[in-house]
Amino acid sequence: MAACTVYSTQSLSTNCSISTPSKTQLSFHQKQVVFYTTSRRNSKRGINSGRSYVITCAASDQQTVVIGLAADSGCGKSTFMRRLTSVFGGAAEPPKGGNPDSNTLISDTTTVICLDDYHSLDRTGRKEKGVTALDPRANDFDLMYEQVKAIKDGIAVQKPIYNHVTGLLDPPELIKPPKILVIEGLHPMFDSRVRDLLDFSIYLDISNEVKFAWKIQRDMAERGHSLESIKASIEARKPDFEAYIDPQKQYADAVIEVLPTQLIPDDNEGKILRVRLIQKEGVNFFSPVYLFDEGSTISWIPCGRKLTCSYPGIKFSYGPDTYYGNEVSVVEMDGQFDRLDELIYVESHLSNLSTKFYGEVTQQMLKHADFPGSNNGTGLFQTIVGLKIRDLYEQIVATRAETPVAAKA
Ligand SMILES: Nc1ncnc2c1ncn2[C@@H]1O[C@H](COP(=O)(O)OP(=O)(O)OP(=O)(O)O)[C@@H](O)[C@H]1O
Ligand SMILES: O=C(CO)[C@H](O)[C@H](O)COP(=O)(O)O
Repeated sequence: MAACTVYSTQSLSTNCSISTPSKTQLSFHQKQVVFYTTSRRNSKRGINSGRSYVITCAASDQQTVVIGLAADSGCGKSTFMRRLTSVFGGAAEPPKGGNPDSNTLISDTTTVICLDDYHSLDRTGRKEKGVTALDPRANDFDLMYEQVKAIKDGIAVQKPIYNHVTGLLDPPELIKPPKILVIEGLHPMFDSRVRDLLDFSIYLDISNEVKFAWKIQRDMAERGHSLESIKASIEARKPDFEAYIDPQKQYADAVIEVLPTQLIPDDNEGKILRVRLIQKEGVNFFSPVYLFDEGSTISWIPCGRKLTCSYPGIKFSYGPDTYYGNEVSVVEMDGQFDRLDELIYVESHLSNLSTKFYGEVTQQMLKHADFPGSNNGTGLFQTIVGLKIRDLYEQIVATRAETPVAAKA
């Protein structure tokens, strides 16, 4: 993109740097502009009128915090996003007056963009080339990187829209830098340049058995697909899922792994879930949640006088582990709650939750009792990760406030 030329008589702001222009430095995304100055104050600083300079300014004092959420389609990303947005308060809505098929959701604090918008091939194009949407060749990672970087630097972008209704690429929409940008979709951690922009990353790892059960529930009941077509679509995606999507979990700071229960031998109904929250150690601004005693290995059955459990009950586990060569802490919940208000008993035994008041996890869960997974570990751990992201954001902002921007000019 071409650099813009600015004619101004204003003095330079202190959080801008100035250098002799060179063509390679001119980049709109870095907010570098050619600047002609006539200001006296600038002349005193050695900046002469009539000559051109390159000015690099931080677009705002507040840099956007970027969160990545990766998962296959139909694995609960939208549900997770609704829980996360709710932690910050306020409703998330598509951009006002924009494309009704926009995939973007904006709230006061967060903007969630769907990485499907970076499909470089539309539905017909993919069919012609014989590639799935999961294949990197069907996605524009250069543009994804440029635009996420620009937003992180405080610069608005015109982001493309992939229209899931028509299967076409629609005209772009304006995305302004929010406090928190969530990039959700198939590939937030695939490209190392994009990955490096993430302040925190999450992978929703839904086992094949559970994914199948959820897909049937949604695509048969809500979308009128046949059982055979659902099976065929899952099978067709599998090779690319395993090649390009699944490997991203090794980079995630938190993984929510969803497996069939171990409380019922040979269960094949897929209704009771064993959910593991795998938390990487040593991540900036993130201290893993633990049960009872940090670093110990613990198994806990909370059912009894304080927690009502029907068959097959509930079992929690906690302990240190390694995951793709990284040290992690894992909290696990197998089973489901009968009474959500009793969750406070479990909450009171978990530490490092980053809640703002006693019972906040329970309150959030009760608020969204109708969301899928509210009676099991998926809802519980999604809520906890939402609170950890709020905490991470607040820590990053506080750290920046303590570090004054150095005047570079
Ligand atoms: N925790 C859960 N427990 C049970 N079912 C769930 C859970 N999360 C999601 N589902 C089921 O999976 C479906 C898809 O969920 P959701 O829309 O959140 O996923 P998604 O990843 O955003 O999907 P897509 O990418 O296809 O839009 C839901 O309609 C629901 O049937
Ligand atoms: O894996 C997906 C991510 O959501 C979709 O299948 C992909 O975006 C293609 O979308 P559509 O099926 O609407 O053409």
